[in-house]
This record gives sequence, C-alpha cells and structure tokens, in this order.
Amino acid sequence: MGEHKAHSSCCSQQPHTAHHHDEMSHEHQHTPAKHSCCHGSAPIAMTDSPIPVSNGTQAVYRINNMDCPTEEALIRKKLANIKGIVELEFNLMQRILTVHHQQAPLADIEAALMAIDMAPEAILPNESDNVADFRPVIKWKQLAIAGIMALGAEIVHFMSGPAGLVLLLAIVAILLGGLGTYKKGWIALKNFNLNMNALMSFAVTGAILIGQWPEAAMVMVLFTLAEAIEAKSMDRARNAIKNLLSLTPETATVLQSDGSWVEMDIKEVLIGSTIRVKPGERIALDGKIIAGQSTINQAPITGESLPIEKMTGDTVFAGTINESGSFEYKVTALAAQSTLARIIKAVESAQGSKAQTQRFVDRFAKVYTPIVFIIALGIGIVPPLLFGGMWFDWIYKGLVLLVIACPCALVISTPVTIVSGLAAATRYGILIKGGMYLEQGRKLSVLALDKTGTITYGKPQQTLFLALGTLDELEIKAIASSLAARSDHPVSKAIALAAKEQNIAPLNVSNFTAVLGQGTRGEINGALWFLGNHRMAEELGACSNELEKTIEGLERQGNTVVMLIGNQAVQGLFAVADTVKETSIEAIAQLKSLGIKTIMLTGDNAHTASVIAAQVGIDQVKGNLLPEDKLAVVSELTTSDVVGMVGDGINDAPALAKADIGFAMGAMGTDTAIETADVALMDDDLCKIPQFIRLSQSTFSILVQNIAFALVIKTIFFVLTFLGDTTMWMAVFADIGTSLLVVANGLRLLKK
Ligand SMILES: Nc1ncnc2c1ncn2[C@@H]1O[C@H](COP(=O)(O)OP(=O)(O)OP(=O)(O)O)[C@@H](O)[C@H]1O
Ligand SMILES: [Zn+2]
Repeated sequence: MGEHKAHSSCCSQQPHTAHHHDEMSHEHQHTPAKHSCCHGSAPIAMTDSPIPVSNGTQAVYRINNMDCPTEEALIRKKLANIKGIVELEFNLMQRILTVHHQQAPLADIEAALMAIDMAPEAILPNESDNVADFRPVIKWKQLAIAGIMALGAEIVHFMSGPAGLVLLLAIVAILLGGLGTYKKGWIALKNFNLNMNALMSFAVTGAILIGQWPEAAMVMVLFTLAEAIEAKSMDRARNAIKNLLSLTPETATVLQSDGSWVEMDIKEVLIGSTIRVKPGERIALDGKIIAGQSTINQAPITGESLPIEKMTGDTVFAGTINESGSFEYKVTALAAQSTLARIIKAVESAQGSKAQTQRFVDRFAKVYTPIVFIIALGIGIVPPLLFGGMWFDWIYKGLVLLVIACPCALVISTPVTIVSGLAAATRYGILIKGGMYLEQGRKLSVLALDKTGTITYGKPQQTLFLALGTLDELEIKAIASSLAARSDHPVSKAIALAAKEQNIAPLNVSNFTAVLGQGTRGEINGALWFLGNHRMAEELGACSNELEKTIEGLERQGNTVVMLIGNQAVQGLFAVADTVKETSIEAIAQLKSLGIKTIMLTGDNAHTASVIAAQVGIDQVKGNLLPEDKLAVVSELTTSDVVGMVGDGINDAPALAKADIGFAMGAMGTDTAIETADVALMDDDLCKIPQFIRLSQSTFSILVQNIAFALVIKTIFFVLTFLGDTTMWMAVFADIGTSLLVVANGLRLLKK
C-alpha cells in the first residue's frame, strides 16, 4: 500500500487499482526508456533529464525525431493498442507529444516510442516554452560529399568509366546520404506504414536491384537534401513567431536598493522593481509608469503604428518602443509572463491544433500513398508479365512513379502555410488561437458586435441631468454618484466622473449590489437607493407615461438614460452619450464589401442602439439584451450561418464562446481575453476583423494553389512516365521542385 501511494502521487492524482499498478512496475523493468514515472517505490531521476510528469492525466514528451505528419501517423498506429490513452495531441512544429490518458502505463508508451526510434524525453507541460529552441541537425558537409560522390558516379557511368568505380562512388554516396532515410523507411514498413521514407527506400532499393547504382545514389542524396531544405523552411515559419521575443531587449536598467542603476538580465528582474527607459529604447518588461512621460509605439504588439501618449499611471508593455521622452516604471510581470510572452505562447500552442485542410491532406496522404504504391507495383510487374514488355523498362517506370508519388509536397506545405499565416496575423496585432480559425475566417457570413467599447469608445460622458422629485439637486447627484462610483460600468463611470468634476463628495454606501443589465443599488444613510435604466424603473413600478416620453426623446438622440430611484419614485435622471470610433465606420464598410452581414447586440436600449448603428452603417440592431439573450441570438444565428462575435465585456463572454469565431477586443494587458477568445485583437480597432478575414482568404487560396499545383505536377509526371521516358532524376527533381515551390508559396504569407 505504501508503494501504491508513492506511485499515485508521482504519476497521477487518480487512484490506481493494485493490479494495474503491479503490472506497470513489472513492465518497467523491461523498458528501455531511461526514465519513467512509474517506479515501484519512489520516483528517481536516473538521468539528467527531468522526472517525467503526468500532470493529472497528461504526460508531455519532447521527441526530437518527430517533425513530419507521417511520423505522427506512425506514432498513432504504434500507440493505438495501449489501454488508457484518451487522446494524443501532436505539436509537430515544437516536436511535442502530449498524451492525455487515464492511468495508462507510461512505461509502455515510452517503450513503444523507443521501438520506432522516437525516443521520448519527458518534460514539464509548461517547459514546452523553451523547447522551440531545438534546431534540426543537418549534416550539410556529409550531404555535400555524398552529393559529389553521386554526381561522380553518374559522370563516370556516363563516360563509360570502370564499373567498379561507379559502384564504389554510389555506395559511399548512399551510405553517407541515405542511411537515415533507410532506417526511417524500415521502421515505417515494419509497422505497416507506407510513408515517404518507405517509398524512397523502395525506389532506391529497386534501382539497386536492377543495377542502376548511380541513379540510386542520386535519388537518395537529392531526397535527403530536399528533406533538409524542408526542415529549414519549417524552421523559418516556426521562428517567425519565436522572433517576436527578440523584440524585447535582454537587459534593463534597474534601480538598486542603494539608489544606483544597474543593467540587469531581464530574467532576473523581480515584480515591483523600478526600471528606467531612455528615449529610443525598447521596453523590456510589462509595468506601470511611476515618473515621467513619453510617446510609445506599440506596433510590435498591436499592429497600430501611431504612437500613444503615456504618463504616470499608464501601462507599458514589453516589446514596445519608447519614442521621445524618458520615464521610470514599476515592473508588474516577470519576463516570462509578459503580455508578449503570453502572445507567443498562445500562437505557438495554436500551431498544434490542426486546420481542416491539414486534416484533409493527412487523410488524403493515408489513402493516396498505398494506392500509388500498388499502381507502381502494377506498372512494374503487369506489362512485362502479361504483355511481354521489357522487365527492366517497366520496373524502372514503376520506380520512377514511386518517387514522383511521394506526397511530401502536400503534406509539408499545409502546416508551413498555416503557421506563416498565424505569424503574419500576430504582426498586425491579431492573435489567432488555432489554424482552424484562420481557415474558417473566410467563411464568416454574419458578424455580431457588442456596442459599448466595441463600436463606441466605451467612455461615455454625461450630457444631461434632470431633477424630477422633491429632493434637492445636489443631494440627488451626491446619492447617484456615490452608487456610480462603486461600479466600473461605463455608464456609472460617466456619472461618477461628472460629479467629481463638480466637486460633489461621495457618501458612504452599504450593501452595494450590481443588478446585471439594469444598474446598481445600495443603502445610503439607512435608505435603499437604485440607479438604473428604464427596465429597472419598470420593475420598481416607478415609471410613468410622461417619464417614458422624456426617456425616449433622449434615447433617440443617442443618449443612454439612467435614473436615481428611491421611495418608489424617480428622483433624478442622467443622460450619458458615448462616441463612435472612427475606425468602426471604416471597419463596417470593409465588412460590407466583404459580403458580411453585421448585427449589433447590446444591453443598452434599442433607440440608442439604432442611433449608433445608423452612424456606423450596421445592418441590424437588437437592444435590451441580457447576456443570456446575446447568447440566444448568437445560437440562433449559428444554425444557418458561420457567425463571428466581437465583444469586450464579461457580459459578452457566453456569446463569444458560442460563436463560431469569438473575437475579443483590446486584449492587450488582459489575461482572460488572450486565453479564452478564439481570436484576440490586441487593441480595439475593429478594422482588424476585415484584415483577419482577408488574411484568411489569402491563406486559403495559397493552400488551394499548393494542393492543385502538387497534384497537377504529379499527374503530368504520371502520364509522362507511363507514355514515355522519364528518369528517376527527373522524378526526384520534380518532386523536390514541387515541395520547395509550395513551401515558398506558403512562406509568402509571412511577408503580407
Ligand atoms: N453598473 C451600472 N451602472 C449604471 N447603469 C447600468 C449598470 N449596469 C447596467 N446599467 C444599465 O443597463 C444597461 C444595460 O447594461 P449592459 O451592461 O447589459 O449593457 P451595455 O454595457 O450598456 O452595452 P453592451 O451590451 O453594448 O456592452 C446599460 O446601458 C445601463 O443603462
Ligand atoms: Zn416604462
């Protein structure tokens, strides 16, 4: 029992059955994996790598040999029979496999991975941040020598030189250039998996068997070269995001306890430290200005290149650029937790979630590859066998087909394209939380928008005050503003601010409550007071026809009206008005031209909402909505349309989650928006939405171009091979050429 305890505390919070446990510790003794969490008595770190962690029910592994979808297929197949695995999550870009499991024997999993040459290294889930630094090891020199040897073999063969020399050169080239491919191909075959490596191994072996040594060498070397170049391009796409981190300087000037300023590594700067920033310097950490002022260019995070004035009390962000002044600020987050760091993390994990096209391509490759293999086999065997063709010719044709059939270009170009798109979006200040949203964006047909803070600035100002009851004007204002001061709803803020400007001192409020969608209430000097909208007045039975007329009149001019209610009577009326953002008008126009219907969903009254909608050109308006009403409207829309929803407040959260794509506004500096929205817009410029849609469109067209291009080239080659004389050389070049072209096409997005 003591054993059991140690085990479950190490592996998982869930209790294991005794039987299950015995099985695991037994298994472990045979596993070649160097480290496993499921040690009988106590976890021991046997190597320099950390103790594997199955965090609750997930185990995270870094697998350096895993960077290609064919390898994912291989791993899925190999692990398919292990009980207890709930889900496998692949992040090929980061080479990370997350196993979601329920008491699955980790030792078995690790052993299975070792068996297919995918040595797993257990890491902590949050350690995955640091993993991206892994770079593919490409032995360029070795590859170059192999290339020269292969070329030499071809030349000597062409000039009818000594056969022994040809053989020697070719063998050396194959050994230098192709052992890795052979190894991978063999492992794949053993596991009944026909991947590119297996196809190439077949082609090369076939060429050797029919005595085409120089061809075999050349095919192998070129294929390895192509793989290397692809790995590099993949790296480029991957690093486009990582490079964002280089936006932050490595050091900052930090105030010491003795009053001196010292340049420190930002990783060592603690929360609460004071940092000094010179003009032109990049800001190293998130913080709040405590002295001085400046204009700051936040383009690296928001994509908005107009610099912003900042002064004492304002927030500054790591990675942004201080333009003119100099100032001091207090650090509010560690380097690893800055807004920028979180953005990068979000985008990196977004790469793990697969876009539809990618899934399609993977599935396609799975069916396509074996079919092609059988066709190639048929072409190599059937004509000579049945129709008296020349054995050598047809086998050779079959091998050429094997080479050209390689689905490499298709498989590799999709993730490169998606990642490039995600990286490009990040540069505009659009944070996309998964490839599927980037892909879906172009399908949006309806966009629902919140009003306050999304279309308008969300900073209304008081425009009118009316004393309606028996009380003194100042008293009404004092009571109303005291309630308002307790709330951070924009309408309340406007009322509180107006009172403050008139030097009206706030009173003591007890039992304060916010009434969602209506207003607030609280006790002042023993009496219960309400500050809220028309709905609230109705519920309190304090409304009248006359009052309604007044309210409606104000609302039709774009005001939002709230009333102070006490003693069953309305005592005072406050009107506040918000202004529309310039960018909202532009954004709605752009959305229209993209063919997207817009609908405003607001908790505010329908009259005011219509006035605002007319100002920006929104098609349809729904007012007086409670959060659950917003959710219901979005639900209803999703039955017939692909629906996006933009919002900024908590009252939008349910609707954001329900929409096909939820956009959160002004995500900079707010944790929840970055972490929960599907797409987070770093500032509150609505024009980012049409921009996102256009990016989605170009991403999609590049995906389609690539798939079409690859298939056309392959078809042409197929026909040529069947009819006439194509050589393996040509096939390899065509295949590599296609791969490189489609990858380059995908990387094009980075420059958008
Ligand atoms: N704390 C509050 N203080 C004052 N008025 C409030 C408060 N809460 C709600 N109200 C009133 O109720 C209305 C609806 O509020 P709600 O928060 O649901 O939507 P909103 O913020 O006005 O608009 P949107 O849904 O566009 O963000 C407000 O317009 C306001 O008149
Ligand atoms: Zn009424």
